[in-house]
Amino acid sequence: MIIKPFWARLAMAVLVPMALVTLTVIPIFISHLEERTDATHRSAEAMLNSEYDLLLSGMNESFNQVLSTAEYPLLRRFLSRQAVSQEPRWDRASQHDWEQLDTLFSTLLTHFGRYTRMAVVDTAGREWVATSELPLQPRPPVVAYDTTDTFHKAMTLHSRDLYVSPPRLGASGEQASPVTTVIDIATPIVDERGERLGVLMFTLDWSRLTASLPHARGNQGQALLVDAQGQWLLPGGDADDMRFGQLLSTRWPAAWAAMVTRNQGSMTLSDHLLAFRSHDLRTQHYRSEAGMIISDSGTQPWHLGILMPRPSFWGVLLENPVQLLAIVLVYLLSMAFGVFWVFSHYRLRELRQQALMFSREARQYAGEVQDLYEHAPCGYHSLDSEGRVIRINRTELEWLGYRADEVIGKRHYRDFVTPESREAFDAAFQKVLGEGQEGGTECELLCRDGTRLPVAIQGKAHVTEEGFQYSRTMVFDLSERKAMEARLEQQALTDPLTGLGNRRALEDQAAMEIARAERSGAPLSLVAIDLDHFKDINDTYGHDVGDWVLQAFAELTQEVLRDGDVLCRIGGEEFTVLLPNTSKDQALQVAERLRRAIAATPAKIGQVTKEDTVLAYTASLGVTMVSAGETTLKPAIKRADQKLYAAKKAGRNRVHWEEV
Ligand SMILES: Nc1nc2c(ncn2[C@@H]2O[C@H](COP(=O)(O)OP(=O)(O)OP(=O)(O)O)[C@@H](O)[C@H]2O)c(=O)[nH]1
Repeated sequence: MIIKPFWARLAMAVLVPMALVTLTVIPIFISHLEERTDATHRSAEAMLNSEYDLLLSGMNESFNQVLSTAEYPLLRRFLSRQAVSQEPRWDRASQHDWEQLDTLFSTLLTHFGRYTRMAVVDTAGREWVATSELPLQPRPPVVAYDTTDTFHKAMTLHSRDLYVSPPRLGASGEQASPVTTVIDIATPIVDERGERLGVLMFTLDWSRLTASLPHARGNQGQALLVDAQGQWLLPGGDADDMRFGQLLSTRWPAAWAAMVTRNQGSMTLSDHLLAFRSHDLRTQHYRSEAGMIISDSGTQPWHLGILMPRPSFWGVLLENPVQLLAIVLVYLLSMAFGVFWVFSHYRLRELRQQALMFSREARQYAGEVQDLYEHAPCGYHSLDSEGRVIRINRTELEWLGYRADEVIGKRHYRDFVTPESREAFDAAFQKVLGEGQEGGTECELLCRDGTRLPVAIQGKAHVTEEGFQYSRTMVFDLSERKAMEARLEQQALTDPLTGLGNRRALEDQAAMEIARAERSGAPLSLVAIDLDHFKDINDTYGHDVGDWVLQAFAELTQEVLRDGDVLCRIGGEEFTVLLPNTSKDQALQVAERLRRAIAATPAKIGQVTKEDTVLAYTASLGVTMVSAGETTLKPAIKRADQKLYAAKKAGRNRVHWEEV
């Protein structure tokens, strides 16, 4: 299966911080756990010492109670009296002592509280006084006691010696739990001479004594007490607890193994910590008033221990909700950080790609703008405040015929402007530098090959806080526009049928010729020409033939006239010839020469008729002078027209002169 990079990265980003947090937290917890374990060890040891002292003081108290009771004079007296007879003496004095003893023991039983039975046995093993929480036989019972182990052992002891039996199961005297654990404590009763008079036996309710170890139970820990064989000496508890007499090795083999090899110490079990120490009752006489303490061999020493639950990792982790919450928060934060990192990484990559795309587009756009700048259909240039070229596009360089390196930073733009238009350029540039920040003009550029290029220049200033930086100028090539204007001007002055100048052209030419004649004083003559019966030609041959005749006339007249003479068509079949530097006679000669030529040269009329391809025609002419002081041709034309009509009237095909 292919894992998509995003999910793989997300998984890594979550797992790595979690692993790091775990690596950081675990050593802290391990050290915390070790501290807690040490503290538990110390606590177990402290608790063990406390339990030990409690047990010891409880035992000592019992020992001292037995020893002090054994020394009561009443008791000695009673037993002394019994000792002298083979049979029990039950005289009046004995009866009285016995009753006092019975009362005394009943009081002691109630007062001491921890005993289930107190018995006085004579040397023959007869029990004389027995006080018990159990129902007794009718008194005096005089029960034979010589078969019991405790009696025999106690009888071998000296005064103030004690025999302590191992804990055993015995009657408790309580209806709720009739069986309990008990210990027999026995000491010999000795008279002043040191003769043994009997044995005093107290049966200690062992469960009641060990119940004084309450804080060794419950959640804090569990008390252990076993004999030298490992048999459980404490009363049983819950179903899970050890039962009296059960072997410790069956439940805690490792603990038992440690306890038999060392007198005192501590150890770690699978889920518990154990502090233990051993105690031999036989050495306890050092702490009590007893002379010697004996017990059954093989049962001593006892082993006392405290089992505490071993602190566990999860226990330490879960015990403090705030700490647990903090750890969960750290994990969540680390995960959130990882997730945030992944998303921000992808967002950053996206932004970087976008930026890359924008930069590529910007470069492309800049390239296009540069290309547009360089190859625009108009010129672009920038000038500094002194008019020096600091930038110029290729179009304008091509117009001028220079390379960029010959111009940029080296030439002033006005150098490329013709002297005639330089003034206009300078004025426009000053406007750009001025407050208006823009200016324009039409001027002519002087190209490298000497040609002149009419252009329109429109400039704007680029101004910042520091003032004028450079100009940005567009230059438009006007040559085509100028040519077009010239063509239109030409068309406006030309008769389209004959190609001759029209009335406006005549007026323009006349203005110049009148001025020149004025200046030079040379004569200026005018001839008005009108074709004869032209209407008949149109009517007879059609309008097209009329046009051909007009064209033939124009062609012929131009051939006859000299260069400098101005022939114009000013009406339908009316023409005017301006003859500069021509006197009256010369003008009459020209007019006559024209009349003859027209009459002698029929117009070619193409294939209108098969036979006649030419058509003869004539013209009438009126001649006059443009007199000095006349600023327009109007008076002269009027005079020439009058003579023209006169010639028409006189029969046509003739030249008439009109005197000024
Ligand atoms: N074919 C042609 N005919 C033209 C043109 N311009 C004017 N005309 C004609 O020229 C004729 C002039 O006629 P008129 O003014 O009566 O004079 P005419 O017939 O020449 O008579 P006279 O001048 O008295 O000899 C008219 O019929 C116009 O239509 C033109 O451009 N082409």
